[in-house]
Amino acid sequence: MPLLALHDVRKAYGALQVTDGISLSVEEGETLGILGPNGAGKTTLFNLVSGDVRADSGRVEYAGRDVTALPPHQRCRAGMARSYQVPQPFGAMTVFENLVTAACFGGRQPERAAWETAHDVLRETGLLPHANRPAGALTLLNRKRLELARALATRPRLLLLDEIAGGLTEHEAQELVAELRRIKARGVTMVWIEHVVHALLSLSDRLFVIDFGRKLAEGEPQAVIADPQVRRVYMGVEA
Ligand SMILES: Nc1ncnc2c1ncn2[C@@H]1O[C@H](COP(=O)(O)OP(=O)(O)OP(=O)(O)O)[C@@H](O)[C@H]1O
Repeated sequence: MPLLALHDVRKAYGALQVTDGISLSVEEGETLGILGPNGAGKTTLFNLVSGDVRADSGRVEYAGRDVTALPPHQRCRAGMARSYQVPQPFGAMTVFENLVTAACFGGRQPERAAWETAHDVLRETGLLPHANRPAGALTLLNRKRLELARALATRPRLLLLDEIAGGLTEHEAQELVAELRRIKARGVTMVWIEHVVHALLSLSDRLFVIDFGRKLAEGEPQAVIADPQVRRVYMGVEA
């Protein structure tokens, strides 16, 4: 049984069909990379999985359960966590407080356990030196780390990452990938939207390409990247 399954999910904004019958599944422990041109509907797909947006039709299943009608906080408590493309920490709270909040409210941990989780996640993500700084004062790299750390503090089974490598230097992106690799090794299932293709390729077990809200291609990463249609649509390369 897949950990996550979407069945013919649709979402329109007015006349714009942003998600046009997407079906996909992700096995436990798998990393699925999502690629697609700007405006293809990738973030909307995440919103539909996390519950930030309700589908017009279709079904979202998580751990064998139909979660289509569940609100985001209940999906989070069931083990789904996500990062946002634009980091959304509580800017006036410290990094540590942000993580305790995520562990308590997203991960449903009692306060003492949440403190310990926050501490562990600070170490895992290299944020320990910044624990007592207001989140709003962090650099871009550390804001991205905090975005990941907040998701990790909920102790997720399924991690949804939205363009977490965007805007980072090559070295910073490599550090992030190394960290994601450690998370993957712990068995966490990941779905990762990313325009930094080489970062995505270094971690993904499978790629899923979206164009105009529909599946364009899916499969083994190198084969998908070599697909002439994908090269034309996504990379602007003439087949
Ligand atoms: N709340 C909304 N209301 C109206 N239109 C929306 C809304 N959210 C998204 N859209 C539109 O849906 C389309 C898909 O947006 P989405 O953010 O899902 O794309 P994306 O593939 O994540 O793009 P990018 O790579 O630029 O982040 C875009 O045309 C966008 O303007």
